[in-house]
Parts: sequence; C-alpha cells; structure tokens
Amino acid sequence: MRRPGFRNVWADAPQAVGPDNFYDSTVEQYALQPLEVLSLRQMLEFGKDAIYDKAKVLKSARHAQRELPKRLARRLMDLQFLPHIFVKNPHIKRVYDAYLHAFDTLRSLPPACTPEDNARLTDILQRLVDEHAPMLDALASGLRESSSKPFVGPKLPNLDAFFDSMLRSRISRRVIAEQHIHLAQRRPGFIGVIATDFSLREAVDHAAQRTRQVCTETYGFSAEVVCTGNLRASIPYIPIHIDYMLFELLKNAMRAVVEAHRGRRGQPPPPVVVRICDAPSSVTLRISDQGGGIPEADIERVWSYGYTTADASLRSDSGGSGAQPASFGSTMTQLPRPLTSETAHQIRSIASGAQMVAPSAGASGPWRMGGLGFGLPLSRLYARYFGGDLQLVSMPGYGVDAFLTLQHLEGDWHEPLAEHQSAPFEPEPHTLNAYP
Ligand SMILES: Nc1ncnc2c1ncn2[C@@H]1O[C@H](COP(=O)(O)OP(=O)(O)OP(=O)(O)O)[C@@H](O)[C@H]1O
Repeated sequence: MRRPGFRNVWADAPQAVGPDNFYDSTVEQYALQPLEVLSLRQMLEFGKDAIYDKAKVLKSARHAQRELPKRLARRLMDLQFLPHIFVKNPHIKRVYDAYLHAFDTLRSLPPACTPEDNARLTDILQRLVDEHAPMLDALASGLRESSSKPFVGPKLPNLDAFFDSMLRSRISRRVIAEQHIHLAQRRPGFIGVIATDFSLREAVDHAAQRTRQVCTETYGFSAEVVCTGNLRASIPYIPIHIDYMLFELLKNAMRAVVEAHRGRRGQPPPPVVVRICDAPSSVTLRISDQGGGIPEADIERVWSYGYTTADASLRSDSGGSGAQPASFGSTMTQLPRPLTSETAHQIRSIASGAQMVAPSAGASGPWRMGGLGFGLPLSRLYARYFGGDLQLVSMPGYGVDAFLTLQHLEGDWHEPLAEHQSAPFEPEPHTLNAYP
C-alpha cells in the first residue's frame, strides 16, 4: 500500500528485462562462445562468386548472425567491468544501450534460410551500421568528460586496453556486417566492400586534397603534399580503412608543419612527402613532415586514447573551425558505401556524401583538424587489423616519419580453395587473421 507523499522507489523502478536483468546471464553465455576468426584473404575467396550463388549469401548471413551477437556480448561484458562512474557517463551509457539493443535484436532473429530472411537481416544490419556510426564519438566524449573531472579523472584506471578491444571489435563487426550487406551486389572492382585493386596513389591524392582543404579552413594556408615512390602500387583492401589512416596521418603532419611555420608568412611551408614503397608481401607508405617532431618525453603517450596537444578550438565538438571528421562516425558512416571500380571517383563521391565543403565555404565542414586524440591509436588498430602496422619515428627539432605498412594479399587469392566452400570463415593457419 502506498502512503500519500511517500514514493516507493522499488515499486516505481522500471523492471529490467531481457539480458539487462542482473540475474540474466545471456550476455555472458554469448561472450563465452569462441569466435570464428576471419581474414581478408578468406573474405575475398569466399565472396568472389557470391553474386551468382544464393546458398553462399545465406551462409554469409548465418555467419554474420552467429558472429555479431558474440562480439557484441564480449564488449558488453567489458563495459560491465568498468568503474560504475565511467559506465554511468551518459555517452558511455548510450554506447552500452545501443550495443545491448543490437545484441538483443540480432540474437532474436531466426537463422536466415531464405532470400526473404536474408533481405530482412540485411536491412537490420544496415540500420545498425548507421545507428552505431556516432558510437565512436560517444566513446571519445565519455572518455574526455570522465578523465577531465578533477576528482574522478586521476582515479580512473588506464583505459587503453579497453578502447583497443572496443574499437578493434567495432572494426570487425562493421567489416562482417558491411561485407555481408554488399556481398550480393555487382560492383566492378569490388568483392563486397573490398576493392580488389586499390590504387594507393589515388588514395593518397584524395586524402591529401581533403587534408589541405581543412587545413586551409583552419589556419588560412596549408602545406603541399608530394607523393613519390611506386605510384602504380595497388592492393586489395577496404578503401574506408586506408582513407581513415591516411587522413589522420596527413592531418597530424600538416598540423605540425603549419603550426611550426605559422610565423613565417612569406615563406611556403615545407611539403609533407608521402613515399609509396611496394614490396612483394607488403606496401609501406612513409609520411614525412618537417613539423618539429614529437618531444621524446611524449612519444609513448601519443598512442594513448585521448592524448592530444591540439587546441580545444580544433576539436570537432568545440564549435570552432577545424578539421577532424565532425564525428568519427561521419568517416565511418560514409566510407563503407558501395564503390565503383574507379577508386578516386569512388572515394570522392563518398567524401561528397559526407558533405565535404569547398574551402571557400569557411570552417563549417564536417572535417576537423584534431583534438580528440584517437587518430593515431585507431589508425594503428586499422593497420593491424589486416596484419599491417603503423610506427612513428620522431626526430625532435626536425619532424616525424610515419610508416604505415599494409599487407598485400595478391598472389594466391584467385586460387579456389575447396574447404572455404564448406567452412568459409574458419581460421586458417598462415593467413592474416583479424583480431577477434
Ligand atoms: N607528425 C606529427 N608531428 C608532431 N606531433 C604529432 C604528429 N603526429 C602526432 N603528433 C602528436 O600526437 C598527438 C596525438 O595524435 P592523434 O592523431 O592521436 O590525435 P589528434 O590529432 O591530437 O586528435 P584527433 O584524434 O582528433 O585527430 C597529437 O595531438 C600531436 O601532439
């Protein structure tokens, strides 16, 4: 019985349902299941004739249905283990709720057995991919808000390992979802979202053009980007991944150069030089700048999530001018769209989908010049995801060389492998396994 003026908090509390209930261990059960690891090579081999093979598409659908809930469950568990004060941050809570909703939605679907089941799953996957685009921003904002609190901030544990698994898993889930969404679409030069012959020079040119544009909007001038080396090199890769990494690295180099040369208006700033080095098993892009380098004492910290020396006015959410994608999500949302065989055109059209603005339009575009401190660690995750790497060599007082290495998968990826028809995504020794 309720007394007037007395609120029974227990009776009024919303009843937790589904796996959010404290006593429900559904999330844990899924998180404990082993993952089926996939590789770029396997995805290419499996997907190359999928447009003619409905059974393959359904197999891929069931793979996505099996894999995504397990991967979401692991991240939900990670979030549950974090300090209460961090998980209760509204941005982080938003991520938790979105993941829980996606987990519940996907695990409740019956296994895709017909083209209609697949069509419904594909719609749901596309919706989730779109809805989750701002989650990266939410994570960054949650980290920034929590760590800037005077009492709580210093007491928070180091969250780099948490962000690594969170974002690596996010990359893998988006690759699984988007590869399936685009698997049955005919696009010359593409297998799903993977460009089979992606020109690195065109990728550099495109990222350079965008970087110069945002730099000019922010600082009033920019440095030239010179591309040298093997200008014909190409690799099979997911264009959005390369574009993200190149844009982040060029942006860092450009900011350092322009800030170092700001006082010398009469003199043009030294160019940022990108050298493409093609080797049988990998391609390395060296991005060299003369922006003064990173002080020795800070060189390790640049890999920490949230570490930045950029002025807050450069940050995407500051309302100031500048250039990092307005949200990380905007990069992620726009770039996985289906592409055509002409890579430059593809990336350009994707970027225009992201409302890229002309320099004259002022600083209102969605790309910002930095300030969240996610660019380097996230680019390294992208590079490592398919077996590559990202390293920095800083020469304090002079500049930085960033070495971005990407694995070549050409050679035997045309070879039809019978075992992939029965177990398309099973781990295979000696392939470049994505991290689970
Ligand atoms: N080429 C470079 N020259 C000098 N300092 C650099 C260079 N690259 C990175 N840094 C330093 O590393 C820091 C972290 O870089 P990171 O790309 O992770 O984040 P950011 O550029 O500050 O912000 P955002 O993630 O929004 O792009 C930078 O703020 C800068 O201090």
